[in-house]
Amino acid sequence: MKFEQSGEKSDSQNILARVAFEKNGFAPELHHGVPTVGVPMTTETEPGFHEVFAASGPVVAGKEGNLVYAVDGRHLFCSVQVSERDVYRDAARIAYDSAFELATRLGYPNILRMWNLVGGIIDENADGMEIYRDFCAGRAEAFALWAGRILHIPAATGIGTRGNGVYLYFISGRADAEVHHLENPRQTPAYHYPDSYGPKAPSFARATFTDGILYISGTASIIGDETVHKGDISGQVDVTLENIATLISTENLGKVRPEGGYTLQDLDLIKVYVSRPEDIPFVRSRCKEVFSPDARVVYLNVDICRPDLLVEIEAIVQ
Ligand SMILES: C=C(O[C@@H]1C=C(C(=O)O)C=C[C@H]1O)C(=O)O
Repeated sequence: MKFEQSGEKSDSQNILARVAFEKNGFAPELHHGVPTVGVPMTTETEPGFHEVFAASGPVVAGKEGNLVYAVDGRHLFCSVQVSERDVYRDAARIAYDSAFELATRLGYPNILRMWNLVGGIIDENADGMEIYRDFCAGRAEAFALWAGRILHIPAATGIGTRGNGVYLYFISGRADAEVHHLENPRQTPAYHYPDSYGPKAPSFARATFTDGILYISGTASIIGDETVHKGDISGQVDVTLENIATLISTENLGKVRPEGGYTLQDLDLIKVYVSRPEDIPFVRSRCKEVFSPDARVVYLNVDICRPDLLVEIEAIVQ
């Protein structure tokens, strides 16, 4: 599995799936036989881009109900959209339930990385519950239903969009793939967050390491389970970067990667989510100082899963 980002569509044969980051978004579909989903994440002034998941072998793509997917013998890509609604819990559970059913039936029960793009993430649903909490409840119920058959809880991102409804996509691997899910010693595992953050804790690991690729979950200015440096973008960027540095350090990643850990200079395909547009220039200049000049970095102005979080960063090392 390899990832690429580009400003244009490349119509290569070896594509497992494509995610178009754009202004409006569209439900997953097969586009010239390639699963393609459009996520409403950019603004008028930001250029859109595509993220391409390269295939490791001959691709078979399909559509089942709302699910659009492709397999290549080693990986499954699957995407589903949940349209805007009053309450998301049941629809989120059903979307994940059907995706997990497909993943296990096709023989790819090892979820490696998930993205959950949640419109109105910090707004209230019709019952007065924050939509992120509402969504997390349904997702947690699906993981509980599939415990033991869906093998682990993987690295993930749960972030706002500039549109409505929820866009989900994930990649998963074969049952026998060697997969390590990592936690961060500075942070409470998200699946153990107390219920003050919602009726069911978020279902994700801090990172997944498999097949020489490290997927780093969306990471923010959280120590233990608490947001730190509220209202202070500079403090939040520093803690976010320190959290990632610790997560990928030899002391942590070295437990599962014999060659040891990484540093921030190794990150690539970095997504920097910034909730206040006026903070973007500052965040951009800090990131320039710490990331490699060769790293591909995009900045997206969207809400983050807690109203007090100003910045969040995800990345891949491959
Ligand atoms: C920032 C956090 O969580 C965010 C929400 C996630 C989710 O719900 O899938 C995953 C990672 C982050 O995007 C956090 O809790 O540290």
